[in-house]
Amino acid sequence: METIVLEEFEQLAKEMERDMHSPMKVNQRFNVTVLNVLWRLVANKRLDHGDPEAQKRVTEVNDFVTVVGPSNPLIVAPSLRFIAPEWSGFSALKRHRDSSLAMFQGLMQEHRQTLDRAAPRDFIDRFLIEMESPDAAARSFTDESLSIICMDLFLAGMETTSTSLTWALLLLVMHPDVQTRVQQEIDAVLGVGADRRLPSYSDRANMPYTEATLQEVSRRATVLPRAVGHAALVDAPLGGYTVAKGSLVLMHLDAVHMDPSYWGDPDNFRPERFINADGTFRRDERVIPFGVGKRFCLGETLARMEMFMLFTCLLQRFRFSAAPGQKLSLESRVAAVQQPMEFLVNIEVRG
Ligand code: HEM
Repeated sequence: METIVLEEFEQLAKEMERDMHSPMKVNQRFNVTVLNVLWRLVANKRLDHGDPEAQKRVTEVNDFVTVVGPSNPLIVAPSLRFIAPEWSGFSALKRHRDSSLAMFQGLMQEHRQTLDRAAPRDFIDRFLIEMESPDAAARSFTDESLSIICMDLFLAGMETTSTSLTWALLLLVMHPDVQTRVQQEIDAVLGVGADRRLPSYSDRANMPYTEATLQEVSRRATVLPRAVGHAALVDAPLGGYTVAKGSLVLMHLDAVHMDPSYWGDPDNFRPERFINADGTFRRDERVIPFGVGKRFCLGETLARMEMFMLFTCLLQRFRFSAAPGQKLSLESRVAAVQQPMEFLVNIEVRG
């Protein structure tokens, strides 16, 4: 998996080097890279950065997460879908769902025709093989489950990871001293000049400041501030109230990440808060970007690996600074995924 991430980074770096003569727009810059990592694991396919199909996929997911954001009126009044399907966003959601499902059904068909049971290429192949077992349907290994799982993975995995990287760059450009410290650590562990090597995920054990910076990015940015909606299965007592059976429950993750009584100065971006006195990294159980409990993020392991690898590769190869006249801020756009407002950076290739 690390090899896939490194290969995709090389494609991204080529694009960035080609575009570096003028300030680079960071928003949406990492989507195709993250999409390709998922695409290769799930369907053994990748898309070129300039491919209009790649842009179409990115735009579709982006539109979808915009519609399902916490400001969507359907969250408080689901019956609006009958009265005002267009206005409430219900029709748009249906269109996105139908177009994604049709795309995955086409892919499943293609995989069925070329399946080699002795050499499964990807997740779809493995699922199709499992579907041939006699009790497959009883274990939910069906066509319908496969296309819905694929759709879920793309919706949940692309925008979250690429937006986290976008926040990371924004925060590092706003805090050049942190960027310098991360780069010093990267150079110390991975070497410089002719001795420089690419990172591997196991390097994080020797990179406490980089780990602390990524944890601080997750805390300060909280890309999924209301996690994913859940329903109460029973009447549940909570903090002196009763959450009635069937209620929609949203977790307020950014309230945990920005609680002044715990963090003291939650607004400040300070990776040092996660560094112990002996210089080691301190994981903090109050940083919960992937949710908590039984239904915590299914892609956490992949996301942590991708974030570490791509972040380290980017800072090893490039130095980022604010484009002239650019007013940087932590204001965000309200969508299911909390996204920073558009910003531009200057890039220099590091020696
Ligand atoms: C930085 C990146 C990511 C963040 C911050 C993130 C965050 C989250 C959060 C907060 C939840 C809701 C958990 C809850 O309600 O308790 C969630 C659910 C989920 N995530 Fe992620 N996620 C990320 C990347 C990914 C990736 C890469 C994938 C898959 C490839 C993925 C797949 C899922 C799925 C399938 C769920 C629903 C799990 C369930 O309901 O059981 N996520 N994620």
